[in-house]
Amino acid sequence: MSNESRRAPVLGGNGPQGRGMGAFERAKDFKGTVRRLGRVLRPYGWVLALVVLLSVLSSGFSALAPKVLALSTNEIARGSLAVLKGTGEGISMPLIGRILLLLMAVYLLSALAGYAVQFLLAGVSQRAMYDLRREVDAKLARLPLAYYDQNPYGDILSKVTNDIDTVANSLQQSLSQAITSLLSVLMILVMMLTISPVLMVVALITMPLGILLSSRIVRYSQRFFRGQQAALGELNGFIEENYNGHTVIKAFGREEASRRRFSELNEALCGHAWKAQFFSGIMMPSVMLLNNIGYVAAAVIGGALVLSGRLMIGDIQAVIQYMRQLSHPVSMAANILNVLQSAVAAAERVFQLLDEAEEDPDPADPVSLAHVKGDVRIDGLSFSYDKTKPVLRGVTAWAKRGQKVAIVGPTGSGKTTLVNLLLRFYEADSGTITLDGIDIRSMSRVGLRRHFGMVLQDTWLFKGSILENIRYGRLDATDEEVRQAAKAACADKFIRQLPGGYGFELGEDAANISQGQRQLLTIARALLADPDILILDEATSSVDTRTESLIQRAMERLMEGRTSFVIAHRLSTIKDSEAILVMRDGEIVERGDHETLLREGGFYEKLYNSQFAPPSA
Ligand SMILES: Nc1ncnc2c1ncn2[C@@H]1O[C@H](COP(=O)(O)OP(=O)(O)OP(=O)(O)O)[C@@H](O)[C@H]1O
Repeated sequence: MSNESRRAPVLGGNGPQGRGMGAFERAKDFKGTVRRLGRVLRPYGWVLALVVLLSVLSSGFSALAPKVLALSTNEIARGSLAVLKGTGEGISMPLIGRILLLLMAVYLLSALAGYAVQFLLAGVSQRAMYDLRREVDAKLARLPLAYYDQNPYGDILSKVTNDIDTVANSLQQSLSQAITSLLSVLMILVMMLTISPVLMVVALITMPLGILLSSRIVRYSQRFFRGQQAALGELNGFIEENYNGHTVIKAFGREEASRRRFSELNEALCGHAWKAQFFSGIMMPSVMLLNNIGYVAAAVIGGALVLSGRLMIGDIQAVIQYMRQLSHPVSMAANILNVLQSAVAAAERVFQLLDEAEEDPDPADPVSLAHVKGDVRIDGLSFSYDKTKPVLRGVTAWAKRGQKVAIVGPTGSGKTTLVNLLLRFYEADSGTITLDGIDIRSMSRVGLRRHFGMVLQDTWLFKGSILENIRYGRLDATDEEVRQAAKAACADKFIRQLPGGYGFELGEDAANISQGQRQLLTIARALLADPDILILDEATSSVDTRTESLIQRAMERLMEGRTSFVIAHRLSTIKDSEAILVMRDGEIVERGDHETLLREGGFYEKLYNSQFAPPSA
């Protein structure tokens, strides 16, 4: 079986990687993506309305505070002056006490409303991302295998995990900040207007300057953020590829090259990341500098107004406090843009995945059979993976109920592809396949695949006990049925000799048992599943002769009474097949039993002799 097909998860491979990374997609359509994000949030509209209401309260109370505090400063100033001039009563401590109590209540209410906003927003963004993750998960199941062929796992994984996470976190951050910032600015401006329009103008001069400065910095740092994300994606993909293929890398002594490539990618990430972080980091100090200049201006102009008797001292204090409060949302605005940009870029990547073309939908009313007899007919089947190079060309073949049909041919001749089409992992370009006379396209994919059992070279076993691994073939099987299947597959003996027997825990990729033992376990699993039709990919890996004969015996038992397709590599094992299909360059060039084909002296005879004939002197 080719490496290419083993990358398909359904075939049980957690396949070797090896293709280049997909290019990084920039946030091409900012507005469209934001609109689409809005649609994702639409079901939570009423919560968001509540969030806005609570934000109004929170910002309102916090905007009220400086004005309340100004009352106490004014009282202190009035009282002190009166004492100095000897014109009246000094500072009224009960009044100051009442003002400070009011101030505390105002701060407390503002904080409580703020907590409620965070609580609601965390819920909304996490629920919305939960929905999105489910949508992505469902989408992944509907994507054709060709998508997985063309996109590295690291990239897909990053969309499902990192990108959605980025959207969730950024959404929560930027939504709450956006709402509170906007409202705060409005309320603060109103408050300032009631105190002194002149000082409001002073504050308003520094504000646009701050926004301008920070948005410039944001725009400049954007490219580095994009670069950082792309570099991170590439690095992830590379690590994923290397992790899966580490034995191959070691076997070919490519560690050094791989390390070098890693260093390059790591360096690229580091370069982009530090620039991105540096430029976003200098934003705050720059905006703060501008603000401080504003405070000085307000203090000087305010002082003059107080001296001319047009303002009270507490009002200057309130205005400076408002300016401080104002600087917060202004610098936040830039941060929000920053966060939003990365959220939108991540969301766009997720939406792109959601928009990928799906495999043709199953028929609305699929033919569903509990069992099939196993008559398979393939008629004029043509197929190509990339529409330029035909892989199968008008293949016609059949297997009668219970027949053992071997598929042989040189590597790359299309044997695995034929099986891929039989199971509808890919759709044929033309031609038909019928099962008991029923076109397989009139069945659902799940319904069709239920009739098939597969034992592949690439023995797919997962981390878990042997019992669980065999039971994967039929989840409702009892322990006894699992044991019977293992016995029939000649696996019981070796399992019982393992520490813990059936409870023995297989490690990652079942590396703690031998290749032959892995094969026996997958045969046991297929026996337990009891499928109507079998697909066997005969192992080429060398196992000792005793294990080989065990596997052979187990396979024979598995094939008994079932239509079976055997992708054979060693022609010695298929001599007893009822039919042998000989493939060459995507065509079936010969069909017959072993003896007939040998007698005919065609391509099969050549293949056979190349494996068995003694080298001519
Ligand atoms: N997923 C894929 N995408 C593109 N081309 C593919 C893919 N899988 C296989 N091919 C190509 O299709 C052709 C037939 O491959 P296939 O795997 O069917 O051959 P095979 O007879 O099973 O070979 P082998 O005996 O080596 O397993 C080859 O040229 C191969 O490069």
